[in-house]
Amino acid sequence: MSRADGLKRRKIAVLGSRSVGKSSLVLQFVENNFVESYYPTIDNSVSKKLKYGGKEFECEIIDTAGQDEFSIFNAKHAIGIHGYVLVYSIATQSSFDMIPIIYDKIVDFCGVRDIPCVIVGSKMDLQANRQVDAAAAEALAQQSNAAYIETSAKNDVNVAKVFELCLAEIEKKSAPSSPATETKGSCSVM
Ligand SMILES: Nc1nc2c(ncn2[C@@H]2O[C@H](COP(=O)(O)OP(=O)(O)OP(=O)(O)O)[C@@H](O)[C@H]2O)c(=O)[nH]1
Repeated sequence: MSRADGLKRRKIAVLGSRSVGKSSLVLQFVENNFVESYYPTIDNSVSKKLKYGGKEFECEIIDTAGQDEFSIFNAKHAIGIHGYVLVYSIATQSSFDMIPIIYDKIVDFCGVRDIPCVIVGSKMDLQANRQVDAAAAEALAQQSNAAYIETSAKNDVNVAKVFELCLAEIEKKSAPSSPATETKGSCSVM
């Protein structure tokens, strides 16, 4: 979607288990700030301009409340969303186990096989507490045809890269020959 000012708008939803650092990732990206204290999120939306591939995009980022396996998938997290950032913490195996569950819920809801998606291993500064091998996450990303990266919102490592990768996935999968451009069911991955 383009606007009169020439900016392309892209809507990105950030999903994952509770307390994996979704809000911290978004806060670091948008405001260059990190807070140690934990405040559970109720859905929140922020915007930031980002240059990618020589074009300027206005990214609307939906920071969601944490999900668990019993959460019912919220239509707000699919309709009009162009791409997904799925976050787990490298220090919490159960948060990694949630990633394929969330991915499958998105695929089921949207009715498309291949969604623009980045799998993010957060809190990479907590190496001493690592429970999830990078190799396992890479394998999952390959299976899901998603991009993969590890980040630290605390130390501002690879934070902007997450959103650049997401834009890259969105642009790649919105190429005319891509099956992800199909509109099926109640939402479209554009
Ligand atoms: N060490 C470390 N701690 C982090 C990092 N990112 C977030 N945290 C901490 O993890 C806790 C949870 O962070 P949030 O950003 O609130 O997590 P969330 O996923 O938005 O949580 P919900 O709103 O419950 O879904 C906070 O105490 C953060 O300070 C990181 O990169 N490194």
